[in-house]
Amino acid sequence: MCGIVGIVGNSSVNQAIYDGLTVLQHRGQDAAGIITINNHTFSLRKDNGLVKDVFHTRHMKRLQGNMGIGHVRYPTAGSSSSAEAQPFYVNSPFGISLAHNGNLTNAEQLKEELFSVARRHVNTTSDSEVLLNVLAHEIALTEKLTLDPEDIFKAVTAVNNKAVGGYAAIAMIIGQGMLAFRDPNGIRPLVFGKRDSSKGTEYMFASESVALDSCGFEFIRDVAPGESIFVSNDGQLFSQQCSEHASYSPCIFEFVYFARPDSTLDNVSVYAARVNMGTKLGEKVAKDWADKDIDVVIPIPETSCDIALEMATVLNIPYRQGFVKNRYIGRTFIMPGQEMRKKSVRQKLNAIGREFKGKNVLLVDDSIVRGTTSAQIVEMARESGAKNVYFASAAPEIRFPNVYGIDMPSVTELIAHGREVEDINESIGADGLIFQSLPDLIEAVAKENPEIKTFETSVFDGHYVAGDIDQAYLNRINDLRNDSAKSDNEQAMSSGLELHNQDSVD
Ligand SMILES: O=P(O)(O)OC[C@H]1O[C@H](OP(=O)(O)OP(=O)(O)O)[C@H](O)[C@@H]1O
Ligand SMILES: NC(=O)CC[C@H](N)C(=O)O
Ligand SMILES: [Mg+2]
Repeated sequence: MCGIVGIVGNSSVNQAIYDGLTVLQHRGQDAAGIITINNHTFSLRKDNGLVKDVFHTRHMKRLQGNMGIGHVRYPTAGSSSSAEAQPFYVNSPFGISLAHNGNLTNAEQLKEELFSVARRHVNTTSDSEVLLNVLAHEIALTEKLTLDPEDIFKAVTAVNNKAVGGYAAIAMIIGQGMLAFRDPNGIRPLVFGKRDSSKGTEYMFASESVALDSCGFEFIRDVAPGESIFVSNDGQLFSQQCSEHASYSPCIFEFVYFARPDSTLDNVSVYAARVNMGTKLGEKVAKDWADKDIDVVIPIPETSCDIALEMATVLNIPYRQGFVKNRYIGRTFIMPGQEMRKKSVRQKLNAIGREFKGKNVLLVDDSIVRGTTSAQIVEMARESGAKNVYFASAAPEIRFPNVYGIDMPSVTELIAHGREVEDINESIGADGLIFQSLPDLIEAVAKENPEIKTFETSVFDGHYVAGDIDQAYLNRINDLRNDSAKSDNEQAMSSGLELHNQDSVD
């Protein structure tokens, strides 16, 4: 999952973009980038690292201009080379840059078509560079020097007809303006808001509403699935539905894990959805585990805290923060490579012995994906003297790869793949394990916005809403992106492809 922001302002936007990216850091910890337009020229700074490490004062000073976009990256395609950090840039037509959250599932085919039909070269292995070139090609077909909103919308309609997968994107076109668009299923989130200044209205696009809050922008609404919004250079906003097949199927994992609880996505408060997950799971525990004498409910910080607190209320059992989280360690699930993820759990979480000693504890997490966290946490609870360690997951068993922007390409790395609850319980070493059912999870989220009839739930049920996924594709991404293949790729890439990122050299 990546985080994207874009601002069309009336004064310098560099600091607001930086601030917006900082509150979206939980969506991507690998790389960050900002590109601005000043006097018809792009200024770009992108590199591997956290926002606070990538942008120094000297970079911020160079990022001048009243319009800009930013990106924090969690790679799902290509490599983690800094050349694949975003935003991407193409010089023709006009000069276009783009930041993308999501994953295209037909990127290889589009890349071939771009070369054979448009003679466009894509220099990296990133699907986002492909998306930018498809957009650029469609805009070039207008053959005009000044674009009308209709030209932009026609180009986005063509992109929507060609690109398959999950994408929320923000692009800037020199001399024309900024556009934002979302795939026809609305898999990845995208919101926009406004701020009034003495010189007129300023607009901001972002992956999550929390970025608008922190930058002082007032939430307007979500970008609809298949919709495109264009803000012209002179600050006028236009919008149009650019897909005939648009329908809401947002990724349910945003609500389980990815998004911040203080965000509202697709009119669903992430916090409220998580509380509902806690209610449902609490009721299930009360029903199925009436025989278990649980003394205390303990969350596995940070994402599961709201869920666990609600479960404790439903069960009428004390809630205790039995693990302390090291605030300087990021999210472990989105770290690259299993070694790093494994090591980070112990660095990140430490048990408070007295909350475990001699007790029957119920540990609660939002999800169990590879089992990296749960296995170690159960061990820590035992080391701290727990009598019995029970485990509850607010998401159902994750058995299928994700292809729309979450880096879970390999079924064999998923702890629930080919295993039933008993076997998973044995793998994590707990005395009992319970999962939320998929209908209950869907109900927990849908309760907040009954207008959403379907969610993207492929990791739980193997149904891929954007279509076009067959076993051959899944085998290919497994071969390309399983942990050991990725580490081989990184080594091969480390010396190349720094073509358009000379700025990373101090
Ligand atoms: O089964 P696993 O492969 O370990 O993945 C699941 C765990 O990873 C996530 O936590 P993470 O540390 O990324 O972030 P958090 O602090 O927001 O909970 C998630 O909240 C689970 O705890
Ligand atoms: N997680 C994402 O949204 C990733 C975006 C894009 N596919 C990349 O790998 O850079
Ligand atoms: Mg967690």
